[in-house]
Amino acid sequence: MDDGIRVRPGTIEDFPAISELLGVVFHENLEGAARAAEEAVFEPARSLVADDGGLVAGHTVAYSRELTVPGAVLPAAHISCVGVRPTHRRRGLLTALMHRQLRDIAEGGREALAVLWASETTIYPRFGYGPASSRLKFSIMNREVRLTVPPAEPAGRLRMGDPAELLSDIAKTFDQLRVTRVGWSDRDDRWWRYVLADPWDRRDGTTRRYAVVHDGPGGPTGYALWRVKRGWTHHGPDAEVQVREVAAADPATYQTLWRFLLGIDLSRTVSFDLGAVDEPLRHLVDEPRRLGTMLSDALFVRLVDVPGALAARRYQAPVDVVLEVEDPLLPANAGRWRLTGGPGGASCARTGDPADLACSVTDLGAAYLGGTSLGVLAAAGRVRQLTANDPSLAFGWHHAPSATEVF
Ligand SMILES: CC(=O)SCCNC(=O)CCNC(=O)[C@H](O)C(C)(C)COP(=O)(O)OP(=O)(O)OC[C@H]1O[C@@H](n2cnc3c(N)ncnc32)[C@H](O)[C@@H]1OP(=O)(O)O
Repeated sequence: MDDGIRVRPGTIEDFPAISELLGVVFHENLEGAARAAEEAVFEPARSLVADDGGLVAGHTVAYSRELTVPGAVLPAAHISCVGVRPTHRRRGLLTALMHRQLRDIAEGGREALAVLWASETTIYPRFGYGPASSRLKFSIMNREVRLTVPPAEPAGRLRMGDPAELLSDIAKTFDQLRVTRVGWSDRDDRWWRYVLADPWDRRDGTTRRYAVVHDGPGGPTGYALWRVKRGWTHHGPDAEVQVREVAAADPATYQTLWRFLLGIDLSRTVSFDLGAVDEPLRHLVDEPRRLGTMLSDALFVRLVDVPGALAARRYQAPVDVVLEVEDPLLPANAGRWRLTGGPGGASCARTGDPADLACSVTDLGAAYLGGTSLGVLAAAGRVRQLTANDPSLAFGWHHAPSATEVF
């Protein structure tokens, strides 16, 4: 790079400087438990540093995790901790880091896709990351909504406690569910520590985090994580229950957990930032408008190995289509690919046949989880449907991708 700045792999010795950089760029100093949790998941071998004469001027890391995609669980590089020092911004450091990182992932040959949450949605499409899932943020006036179904019979039992004490049941339930929940990432012990880290200086006036596990006749069938921000006005109690996660194996568990969360005494609002676009709660209450929903973006997907990624997921209808893909950054992905498959599996190979649909790798990434329709992208003029052979239906999925965490 210009100015003698070089991109190099990080080391564990770089962690304090990386942590300091992330504190500066995200306007939040990482200390104590939050920093320890970040260090526990740090993968030095997959971290890249923009080094300016010994100063860590920029950084990114690829975490080695799995992601559930339609019909499969795949290794996926989870990109995070991206930052460039304010003194070095807009000089191409991020561009150099992103290019090197994508080449490294492609050469590694283990992961066909990379995923991330964007701090600003404008940053990543230029590097081939497409907005693949959305989320609903809920701000629920809980005293004004009632569940339209009666309580489950026989009733399950709720066990409330500290998340760390209930972790083995929570993790077991999560592992059973996540393999079919598109958009969910796996969590080993380090990631549970990261997800559950609850330092007091990040609570913003709320209680510590609580957990509740739902037990059915055969054992745990779901759990919820939340905290409460207390509040009083001249009208009386006005607390806000801030729900972090609700995971349920069956409808009765889901209803019971939401009935519990919506009914916590002295609260007047229940907020939940990681709702699915097709969150069942919307169909469970008598006054859905009082759920106060707002649409936002969630996971961005980058196909690093286009044929590998397309062959690895399943399709909800038979598909036999030729896609013409543009990918200036990873030219091995560019060109025409014949995708053949359906609900049972798929294959994808290079072809000289004429294309049915032409798109950028960014738009293909957006469609990959089944949460963004290729037909809608075509209506927006981003994707070009060249023949009547439209793969939109096949690329969809029976439920929208959802998210359990921002990593
Ligand atoms: C997965 C995650 O970790 S998301 C977190 C991302 N990090 C942050 O938001 C922390 C605060 N921001 C930063 O640290 C930096 O501004 C970064 C990392 C976003 C960008 O780093 P830079 O080195 O300035 O980016 P770089 O110079 O390579 O810019 C590349 C292009 O993206 C554009 N760009 C980069 N960041 C932004 C932004 N935040 N908003 C708008 N455009 C942006 C640049 O204008 C440039 O466009 P151009 O090529 O048309 O001129």
